[in-house]
Amino acid sequence: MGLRVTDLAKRYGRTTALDGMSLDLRPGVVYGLFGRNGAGKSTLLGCLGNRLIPDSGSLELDGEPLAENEPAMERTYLADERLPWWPGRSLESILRDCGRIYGGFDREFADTLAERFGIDVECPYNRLSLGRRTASRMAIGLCLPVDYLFLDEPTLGLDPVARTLMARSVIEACARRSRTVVISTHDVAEFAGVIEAAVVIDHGRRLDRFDVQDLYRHAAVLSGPASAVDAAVGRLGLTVLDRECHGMSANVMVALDSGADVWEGVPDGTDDGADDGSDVGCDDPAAALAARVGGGVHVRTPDLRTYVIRLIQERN
Ligand SMILES: Nc1ncnc2c1ncn2[C@@H]1O[C@H](COP(=O)(O)OP(=O)(O)OP(=O)(O)O)[C@@H](O)[C@H]1O
Repeated sequence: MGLRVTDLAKRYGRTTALDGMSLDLRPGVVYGLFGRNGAGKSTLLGCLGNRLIPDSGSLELDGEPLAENEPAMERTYLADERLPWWPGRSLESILRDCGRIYGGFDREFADTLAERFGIDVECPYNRLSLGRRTASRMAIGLCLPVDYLFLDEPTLGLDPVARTLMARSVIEACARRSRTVVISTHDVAEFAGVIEAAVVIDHGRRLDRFDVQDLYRHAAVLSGPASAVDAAVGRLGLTVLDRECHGMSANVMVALDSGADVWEGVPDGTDDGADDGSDVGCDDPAAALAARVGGGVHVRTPDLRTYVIRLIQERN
């Protein structure tokens, strides 16, 4: 079950936008799609949302091809910079049409969103401010009864308050109706509390994919006096992903899944003679690391934004 992307390729003339992209999207999960400008995010969403035809590769929804499959395509919707209605129309008239065309369109939530983002629903769409035009397009998507919703830059032109409200609105939309949402955004921090899995792409290829709740297994940040942090990193043979210095203090991001044995020597309370933490079902490498770094050094999980930036920089 889910949406399977296999070896997708898309070129525009001499530009390769997607270069063998493969990905599985699970039902009911909110994904963040991250990558630098030109990485291929909009092109990928365009293919998923049936707006673009890939040159090769396949898209399957619950095991059935998506291409030219009307019932499957109706289960997906792409909300991007394009309004698929005449732009002189008001949001009110578009919402009325949606209610008529799509059984299950959540008109009540649409009204809540219009009010939340200060949208005058009687005003022609093309006379709304940039942020309110974005909010209008996203609101339509969030209220449609689709199983796969793709949001391309949902905070384009939104003020800081509206950005926070947009993130909250995605959570509410999913609570009202379970669905898979893929959010392509550069606002990683704003959506950090919403996103359950991250997909990082670069040059039309997938760089990484991880569940946000597992981030603590991939990397940790050691903070404290620079000398103590560096000594701990050296002693434990950790791979440094990033290092920031502020005066005498340092924050060092280290990899936890690169083979470093963070368990060794961690008291695990068993009598089997081996102190390796894992015996007692302790599966938190950051906690294991915290037990080994020594005084004055704190261990925490990196925030999603810092980790994603680091991933992208590392591969460039
Ligand atoms: N219609 C088009 N014609 C020609 N080239 C295009 C077209 N659309 C996209 N491209 C190119 O394809 C590549 C991927 O573009 P895409 O818009 O998918 O990237 P993106 O990750 O969404 O970027 P951004 O974060 O800047 O929105 C870029 O090199 C872009 O210039």
